Amino acid sequence: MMRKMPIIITGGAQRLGLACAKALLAEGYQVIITYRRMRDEITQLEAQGIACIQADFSTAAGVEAFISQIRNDYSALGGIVHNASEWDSEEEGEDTSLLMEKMWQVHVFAPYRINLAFEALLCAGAEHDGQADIIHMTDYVAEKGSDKHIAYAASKAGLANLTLSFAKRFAPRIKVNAIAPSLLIFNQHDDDEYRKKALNKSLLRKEPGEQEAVLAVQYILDSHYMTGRTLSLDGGRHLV
Ligand SMILES: NC(=O)C1=CN([C@@H]2O[C@H](COP(=O)(O)OP(=O)(O)OC[C@H]3O[C@@H](n4cnc5c(N)ncnc54)[C@H](OP(=O)(O)O)[C@@H]3O)[C@@H](O)[C@H]2O)C=CC1
Ligand SMILES: Nc1nc2c(c(=O)[nH]1)N=C([C@H](O)[C@@H](O)CO)CN2
Repeated sequence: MMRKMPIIITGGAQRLGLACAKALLAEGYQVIITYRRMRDEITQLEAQGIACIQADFSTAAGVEAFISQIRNDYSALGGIVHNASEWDSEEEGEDTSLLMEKMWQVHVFAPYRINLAFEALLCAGAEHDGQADIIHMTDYVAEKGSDKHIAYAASKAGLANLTLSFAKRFAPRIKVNAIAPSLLIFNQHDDDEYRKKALNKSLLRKEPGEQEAVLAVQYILDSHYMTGRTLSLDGGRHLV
């Protein structure tokens, strides 16, 4: 059965989130994305039929403003993909007294508050479509830790734990799952030395691209019997 209720993808104006937004739109979903920084592509996405909402989850006020706007504009939701994220490192001279709070804010506080606030909208969507979905974009390092992205990894572990709690709280009408990628796509600034080192961290030694995340989101949305679980997209990194 085609899902008719709108799907929100946070941080959907670039890279994995944008690829997922375009794929779901092509499948016939109503798609809403959030973006933090305005860019020319936003106009193009709106012309294609993707609703674009400006939202900055770095403050509680920003999260509440987003919640209010969705509640005002929509009476039901088919799902939300918590994709918005910053991959900050202790190596970049960041003020580590602020880094953990910054990572926790975007990766844990925002999904936590938004999930609780949108329960009724998601249940209304489930009444219409038969089910509704919450998907948390976590990370391989949530399980393994990271010596260069300590606060980031801890916050992704917090997000992974939210998957378990919300799966229990929202069943049976709302499924709650996570996707834990390792390397899917490099950043433009990644140099050859970094790329070679990163590729050698997995058994399959490849940069699979955005489509790997698209397939995982599509599987979860099409599934009728998975909740509280994580799809690991890591090329066998756990066996290296
Ligand atoms: N790329 C990869 O290989 C991997 C990705 N992941 C996870 O997958 C997801 C997507 O990854 P990727 O596409 O690389 O993500 P990006 O690093 O491209 O970030 C996605 C978006 O998040 C938005 N964002 C960041 N901070 C905030 C904030 N405080 N409030 C609102 N929006 C914010 C940004 O918006 P704007 O640009 O408008 O500022 C950005 O466009 C992330 O959760 C990431 O942690 C995990 C492992 C590997
Ligand atoms: N928000 C982001 N999170 C992560 C990114 C990214 O670009 N943005 N990239 C990675 C790496 O690909 C890592 O998995 C392999 O080096 C991790 N998280």
